[in-house]
Amino acid sequence: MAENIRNIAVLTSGGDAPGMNAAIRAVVRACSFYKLDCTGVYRGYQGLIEADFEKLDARSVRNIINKGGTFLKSTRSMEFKTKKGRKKAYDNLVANNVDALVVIGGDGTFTGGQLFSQEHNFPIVGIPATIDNDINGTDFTLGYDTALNTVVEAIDKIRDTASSHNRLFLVEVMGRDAGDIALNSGIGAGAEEILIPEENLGAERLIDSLRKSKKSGKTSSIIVVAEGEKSGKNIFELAKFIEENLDEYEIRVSVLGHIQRGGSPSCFDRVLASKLGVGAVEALMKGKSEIMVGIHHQKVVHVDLEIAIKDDAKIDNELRRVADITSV
Ligand SMILES: Nc1ncnc2c1ncn2[C@@H]1O[C@H](COP(=O)(O)OP(=O)(O)OP(=O)(O)O)[C@@H](O)[C@H]1O
Ligand SMILES: O=P(O)(O)OC[C@H]1O[C@](O)(CO)[C@@H](O)[C@@H]1O
Ligand SMILES: [Mg+2]
Repeated sequence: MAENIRNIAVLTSGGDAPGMNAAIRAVVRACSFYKLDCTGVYRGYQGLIEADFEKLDARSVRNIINKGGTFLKSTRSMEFKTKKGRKKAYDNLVANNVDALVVIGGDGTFTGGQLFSQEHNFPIVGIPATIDNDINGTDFTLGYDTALNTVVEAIDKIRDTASSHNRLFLVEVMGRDAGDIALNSGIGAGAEEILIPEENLGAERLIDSLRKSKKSGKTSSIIVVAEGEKSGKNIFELAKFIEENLDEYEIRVSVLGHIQRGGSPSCFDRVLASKLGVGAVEALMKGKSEIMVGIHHQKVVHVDLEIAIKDDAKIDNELRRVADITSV
């Protein structure tokens, strides 16, 4: 047991994700269970720089397990990207007798956390939370399951109107660099085509494929497009391109946007958040640092932050195969 860890701070950073509140709750309750102090940091790394702190106890986190967003708020802090900003953050933590930090966020949050830990020899553990699911070494990130369900529910509704009017719908989902939401929601909602950032199959191929589907008897179609898709056209340009090259369909575009980041977390995300929150506190108590607590085969695992943030996004070929077979 690391005797020097008596006060753990917790913050949320980067894009918010459903399940962040449940993770904060688990961190606070684990601190309380192990008789440690817990300090909440508002507004992510910016709050660390501005000492926007509040002591949290088990009762401070009541009635939040079911709430979307993050009650600690989140920011994308430019100042934390500077050495000076990180030094201010360190000074504030020391002045408030904080011994370790749990950061809940995505790859950027982990990159900043690792840098901070190395510069100031300060214990840090990360909890992966982003709807993008783009973190290495964990089967799932917090918020991803909820976001997927939100997207599938939305596309189901779009399908009703698409099929009533025999229309082709292009539906944009989030994922600047990662196609996990697009690929999985596309399969789950029965999309005809799924365009993701990890591969560029070309707009011409899309026209061919849509023509074939029309010939095979399809009267309406849904194409799921990840926002970071690589055809070089935005979704409206893509719609125009299809319109110019294919007369068979009337086309509409629907951009789902930030509804994907909100809403009450699914049970899966609440349980995951609870496991990872407890796991993060226990890891710090064991003297761990510069690691992420992730989930693999339902067990909490420790992954070096260095590995967690490695950008080697690959598509799941099996999912792509299933998508192609089930959309014939
Ligand atoms: N290279 C870096 N050095 C220092 N801090 C960084 C660095 N990259 C990111 N950060 C800090 O982490 C914050 C969150 O990063 P980012 O905005 O990339 O979101 P994220 O954690 O990747 O989440 P998501 O991609 O899901 O929105 C940044 O605003 C910044 O304060
Ligand atoms: O908060 P912002 O700047 O709108 O970020 C949008 C981005 O954040 C994410 O939702 C991840 O949190 C990406 O999928 C999306 O590209
Ligand atoms: Mg990110």
